[in-house]
Amino acid sequence: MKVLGITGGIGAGKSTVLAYLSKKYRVRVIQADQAAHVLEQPGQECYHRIVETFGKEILSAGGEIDRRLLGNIVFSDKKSLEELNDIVHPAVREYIIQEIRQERLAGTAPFIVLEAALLIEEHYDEICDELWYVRTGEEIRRKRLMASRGYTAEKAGEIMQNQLSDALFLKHCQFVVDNNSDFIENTYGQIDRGLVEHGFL
Ligand SMILES: CC(C)(COP(=O)(O)OP(=O)(O)OC[C@H]1O[C@@H](n2cnc3c(N)ncnc32)[C@H](O)[C@@H]1O)[C@@H](O)C(=O)NCCC(=O)NCCS
Ligand SMILES: Nc1ncnc2c1ncn2[C@@H]1O[C@H](COP(=O)(O)OP(=O)(O)OP(=O)(O)O)[C@@H](O)[C@H]1O
Repeated sequence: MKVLGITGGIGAGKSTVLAYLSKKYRVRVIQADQAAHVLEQPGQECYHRIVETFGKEILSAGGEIDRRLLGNIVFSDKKSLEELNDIVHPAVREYIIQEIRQERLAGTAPFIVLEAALLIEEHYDEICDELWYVRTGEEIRRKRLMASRGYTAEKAGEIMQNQLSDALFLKHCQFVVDNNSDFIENTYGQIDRGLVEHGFL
């Protein structure tokens, strides 16, 4: 069972692409962000290490990691982001490998789609048969994130600064899905063609 890696900067439209793939082709979707969310829950080893590193100030009243507070710290300080990545990423990788193994055993999906903003930095190309880049200009991404998630331009910009450049995404990916158009059917059409041309269907 093949694994297709979907990557791109924040707000590029990765989740939108995944939703389409899941609905139309019934693929199995695995998201690194969601794996990280699970592994940051109380009781998990990552949770304890994050609290040890960043202090109890990042906890909500209920004792859970307040992701907004943690995000404010790590996205404005490279060293803190590296510390968080060092804690979370090995566990996320292991979690994802297990999920892929289980899906292959179940054998029900036509192929697996793995989504992560950091597929390239975290060397997920070793796990994926191919990497696809969802490519959307920074200005359009900023506008969509401000409209849909209430991000400030500053917050979106801070996260973008911690991600790969367009040139590096292009260099490492085998197919580009251009998601600049507000007419989403344009994007869906590229995906349909890409899947056939690249042997996923
Ligand atoms: C810092 C955290 C707590 C902020 O949580 P929050 O709910 O506010 O944001 P969310 O998880 O939805 O992330 C928003 C976007 O930021 C970007 N992002 C997240 N983590 C990172 C990172 N380590 N480096 C660069 N960009 C990142 C992604 O584009 C992501 O979609 C959270 O992002 C986190 O735990 N990050 C570490 C895990 C991780 O690296 N996940 C990304 C894939 S492995
Ligand atoms: N072609 C499009 N036209 C208009 N809006 C779009 C388009 N594609 C995505 N969006 C909107 O842009 C926002 C960001 O898209 P999405 O959540 O899919 O990005 P993402 O790459 O998954 O983001 P993140 O990196 O945070 O996970 C969403 O509100 C989504 O509905």
